[in-house]
Amino acid sequence: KGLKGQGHPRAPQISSQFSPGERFAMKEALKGAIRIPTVSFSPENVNATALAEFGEYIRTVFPTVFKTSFIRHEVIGEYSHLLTVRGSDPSLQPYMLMAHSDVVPAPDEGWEVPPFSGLEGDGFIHGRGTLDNKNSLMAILQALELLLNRNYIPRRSFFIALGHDEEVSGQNGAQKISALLQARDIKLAFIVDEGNFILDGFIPHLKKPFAMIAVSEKGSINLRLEVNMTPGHSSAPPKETSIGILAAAVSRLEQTPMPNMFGSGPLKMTLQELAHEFSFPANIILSNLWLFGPLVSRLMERNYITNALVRTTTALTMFNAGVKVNVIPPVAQAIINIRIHPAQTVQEVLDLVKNIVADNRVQFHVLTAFDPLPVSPSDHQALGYQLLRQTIQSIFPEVSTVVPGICIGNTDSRHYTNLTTSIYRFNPLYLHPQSFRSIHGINEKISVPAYETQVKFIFEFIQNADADQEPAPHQHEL
Ligand SMILES: CCCCCCCC/C=C\CCCCCCCC(=O)N[C@@H](Cc1ccccc1)C(=O)O
Ligand SMILES: [Zn+2]
Ligand SMILES: [Zn+2]
Repeated sequence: KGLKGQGHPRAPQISSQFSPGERFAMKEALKGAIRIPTVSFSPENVNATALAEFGEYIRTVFPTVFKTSFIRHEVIGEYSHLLTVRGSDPSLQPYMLMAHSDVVPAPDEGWEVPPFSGLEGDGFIHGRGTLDNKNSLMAILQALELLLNRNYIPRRSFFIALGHDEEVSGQNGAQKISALLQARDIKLAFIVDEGNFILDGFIPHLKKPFAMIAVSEKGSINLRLEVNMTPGHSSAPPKETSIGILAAAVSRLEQTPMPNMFGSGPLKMTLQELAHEFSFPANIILSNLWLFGPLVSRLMERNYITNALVRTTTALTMFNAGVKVNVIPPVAQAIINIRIHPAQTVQEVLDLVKNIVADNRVQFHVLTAFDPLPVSPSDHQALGYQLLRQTIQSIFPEVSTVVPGICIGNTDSRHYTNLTTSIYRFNPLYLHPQSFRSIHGINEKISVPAYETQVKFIFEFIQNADADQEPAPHQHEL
């Protein structure tokens, strides 16, 4: 179905005003979810007990969702959940909302409150998963529960896919759900997953927040570098050891940035659509990238977050060598986590890495790799993008600019390219540089009003997806 139609209002029919009792219950439900330590360490090492408890928990706090006759619930890969919400109009193509229940580890050190306490203080709910990504999971189910309690019957069918191993590849959750839906011949109008946010304070001189919907995500390579040498007595060391050779190799990688790819990929589109938010002369500079591109690209390189948008990044994340204080080590290993710019491929980046290392004593083992994800449409006919934009403008009227961008991290949505060409990664939350650092870091927290707004966003989004769409007005005409 296209974006044009008649007979149904564009505005949500059911107002997203929640009672004090409902608002209390929704924050308590999120706190309970944070207290279940669903930590993923590796694909083989997830907290099965916690994941099973989490499955019971969502059934308890969202009873209507799990007993409604037009909603089918399936458990996939033991701990992931797929909900099929059958809409009343089978002619409308279904869509899918996504989130994940697992979290990265959080040792207590450095946290203001224990990371799995779900404590409320200063208007915030604290804990691992409050931003990544139990907030989304709980908000999706909460919004649906509230709609069902108001006797809402969706017109457009939709799926809710809740992975349990996103933080360690998604191979047992999202990948299996994707295969199941493919076997059922499902094609989706679009997908909405975690990813980018309403960004505030990331760009110097840009005082106003703007929403960035990720229409692609970077590719990735996890690469193991290994050097093997003959072991021996440390009292008569050789000129070079496996540790020294490997350390020099990884240091060369760290000191040699991958090429700046500014000008290729969706970033140019992002900056051009953002240009009018800046005052003179930045607005002119960003509107004339054909002339000022080199200047903007150099400025972006200076900051470590915007740098990640202009090039492939190489992060040295693990290093292991040595067996005893007086033994020349036989083997040294390092892991490099590479995030590939949308204009490059796995093979191109591997070739560059080998050229930079330029030492045939270093062996390369690709552990995992995938290319950057295709760019989803963001034009006026792109249903998912326009529904997100429309809902952002309704829930966050102070946010005047919505732009397409790329996600520098990876999401479970990459496993669903077989079902749709329209994948959008967006969390309806404000993100500041400090809260960005808390994701996978310490003191992750969400404000109670921000969580309520996230629920409200999904509550309206589901209704907006059911309304016939008029062609979206051009952004600058609003
Ligand atoms: C000009 C505009 C400036 C824009 C600044 C951009 C600010 C960045 C905003 C948000 C980025 C947050 C990314 C969060 C999503 C990442 C989800 C995640 O943690 N994914 C893991 C999962 C993974 C994937 C594959 C294997 C293992 C784990 C990850 O990417 O590591
Ligand atoms: Zn996540
Ligand atoms: Zn994460």
